[in-house]
Amino acid sequence: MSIDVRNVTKTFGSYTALSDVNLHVKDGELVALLGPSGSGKTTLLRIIAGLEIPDDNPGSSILFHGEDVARRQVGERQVGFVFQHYALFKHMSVFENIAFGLRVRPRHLRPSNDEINEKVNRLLKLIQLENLGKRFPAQLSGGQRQRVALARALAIEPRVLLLDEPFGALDAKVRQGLRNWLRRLHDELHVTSILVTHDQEEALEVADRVVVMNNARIEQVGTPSEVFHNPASEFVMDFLGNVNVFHGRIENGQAQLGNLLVNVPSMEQKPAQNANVYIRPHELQIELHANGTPSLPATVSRINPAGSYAKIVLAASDGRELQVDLPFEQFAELNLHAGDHVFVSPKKVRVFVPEYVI
Ligand SMILES: Nc1ncnc2c1ncn2[C@@H]1O[C@H](COP(=O)(O)OP(=O)(O)OP(=O)(O)O)[C@@H](O)[C@H]1O
Repeated sequence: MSIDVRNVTKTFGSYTALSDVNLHVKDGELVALLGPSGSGKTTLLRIIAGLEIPDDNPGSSILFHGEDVARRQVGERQVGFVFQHYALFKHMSVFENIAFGLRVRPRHLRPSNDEINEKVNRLLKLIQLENLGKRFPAQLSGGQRQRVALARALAIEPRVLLLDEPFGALDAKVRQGLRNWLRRLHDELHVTSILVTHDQEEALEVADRVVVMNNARIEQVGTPSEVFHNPASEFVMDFLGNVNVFHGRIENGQAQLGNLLVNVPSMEQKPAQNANVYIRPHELQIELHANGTPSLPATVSRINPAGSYAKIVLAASDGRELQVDLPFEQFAELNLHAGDHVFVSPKKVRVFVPEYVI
């Protein structure tokens, strides 16, 4: 089922938590709301759920499959929830926790006991906890509890699944496992899902599209690749991964990065102005000798080879700190050590000026 958020604003007293937000979520899509703390992600999710009411502005609406649900209560929206803090019933077994939403249905809508048994067993299998139905929540790990919370949300066959930092309280390894598992589950079930997270890696790995939020507004909506490789704003560039930032000037199609001039042909016709130049760590290259291409002299300060890339921290000759991620073959070839004098040059730059983005 598709979801449309149209011109939604939400104020709490004099504080604006959402400012004229518009969003379309396609049927069967998994969308991540990504942004720093306080950017409005949870408020937007709660408004979609019907747990929070948007300001009463003309033209403001929430549509499920084209139908305005503004006056529909939470219970009528057929929404499944999973929150960060597993809200499982402690005194109920895993099986009963999952069955709960079905057992509390009005008598004429309630499935028979046999149907409930069959459905819960199917869900237990889906979350790979077939043998743990009789356990109580206290006897499960954090990751297992979140899988039960997800099965419980799915039991009512929601039209929409809303997940608010569902893995936020778990350690990195478990998070990673559940993330992959959630993606596979989504590919199997195709329930339209919205996942709130402040973890950019999680959003980029799991979601079909990422909605980047900042200060009560949506900064950009796009596929993980679009938002990462073509950020629409400095905020998105900065929020999605590490960056080297140069506050400089752009003139005659050239950006000045410290002592280095870099060609930015698309800025040739633009008047001279101040600009911020962003370069991701993997977009800088290191040479042992100046080879004629424009480069910044720098000294290696630290090397961290523990990861899928070697992370090199350098001090440029003007004192600025630079971060470079190098593939291991290249790192081995350069045979770098702290204290080495090298030359750093950008393979790619992104220039942001007040009204212009390259
Ligand atoms: N009921 C409320 N009353 C007053 N202010 C609120 C209320 N709910 C949210 N806010 C404020 O609105 C802003 C957005 O909150 P929201 O929970 O949507 O942010 P978030 O992006 O989900 O952040 P986090 O990642 O920390 O949960 C915050 O500054 C918050 O303090």
